[in-house]
Amino acid sequence: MAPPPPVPAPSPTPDPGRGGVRVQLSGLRRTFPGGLTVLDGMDLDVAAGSFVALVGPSGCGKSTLLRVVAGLDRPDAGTLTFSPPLDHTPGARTPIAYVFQDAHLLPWRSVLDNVALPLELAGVPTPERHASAQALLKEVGLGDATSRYPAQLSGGMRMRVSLARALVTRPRLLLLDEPFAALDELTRNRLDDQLLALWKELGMTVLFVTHSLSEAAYLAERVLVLSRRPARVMLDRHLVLPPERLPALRADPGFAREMGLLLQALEQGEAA
Ligand SMILES: Nc1ncnc2c1ncn2[C@@H]1O[C@H](COP(=O)(O)OP(=O)(O)OP(=O)(O)O)[C@@H](O)[C@H]1O
Repeated sequence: MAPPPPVPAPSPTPDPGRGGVRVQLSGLRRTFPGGLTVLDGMDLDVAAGSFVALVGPSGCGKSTLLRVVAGLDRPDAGTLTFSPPLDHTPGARTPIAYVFQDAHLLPWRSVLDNVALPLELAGVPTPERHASAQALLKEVGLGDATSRYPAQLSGGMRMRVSLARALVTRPRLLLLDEPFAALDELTRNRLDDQLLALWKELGMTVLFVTHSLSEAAYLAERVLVLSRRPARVMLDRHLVLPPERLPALRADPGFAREMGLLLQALEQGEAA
């Protein structure tokens, strides 16, 4: 008798906590009351799970762009599409998280309870939300600081709490608006590395606004250099750099070449 056919190995179950969303903007326009047009015909296609940095002159509309993508502001024209569509049903994975330059922590809540807040608002029971918050805090190097209060933390620690709070719900899209700009360079570099590690682990799409070209080149796979207002894309650069970003990269000639290209486009965008 012929032996029974081999049982096929089960295909790996996709991790529901991983993965990003594709973001497409088409013809986006935002004019503020009084007639100031900040975005005018902005087109952009951001691949799911990619890490994209946005740089551009002060006031060109980077924060406006993030706010529109986050749904905190409405465009006057154009379309914004997410694929797969965002799921806003209660209990579903939170689609979008936003990290600002200011950590915006609640001073009367402990570090653990600050990070657990989005889960509390989603109705997650205390033991589960504390376990998730504790795990994230450990990943950002604050596993020992869970019972402290925001006033007892340094600026870098506060930003790590803010980052942990943004990621505790495993968002599909993470928007960061100059999150580490107020920190000293070494702390910023360390936080950049932690952000990269979390991105690799969770696979969400990241849109990162920064004024630092070196931070943009170190973190991102793709950098968009915007012109002054109304923002146009001066350069859409898929960086030719190794996917593994290690501190030694900052001294690499390839890194300097990318920085040069970004700087040139930024200067052209300022003058445009
Ligand atoms: N709600 C608003 N009402 C009116 N004008 C606004 C509003 N929000 C932003 N602006 C103006 O729109 C322009 C773009 O602002 P935005 O914050 O998007 O720029 P940005 O590129 O993020 O700037 P920066 O790099 O300095 O943070 C600025 O001139 C700003 O003053």
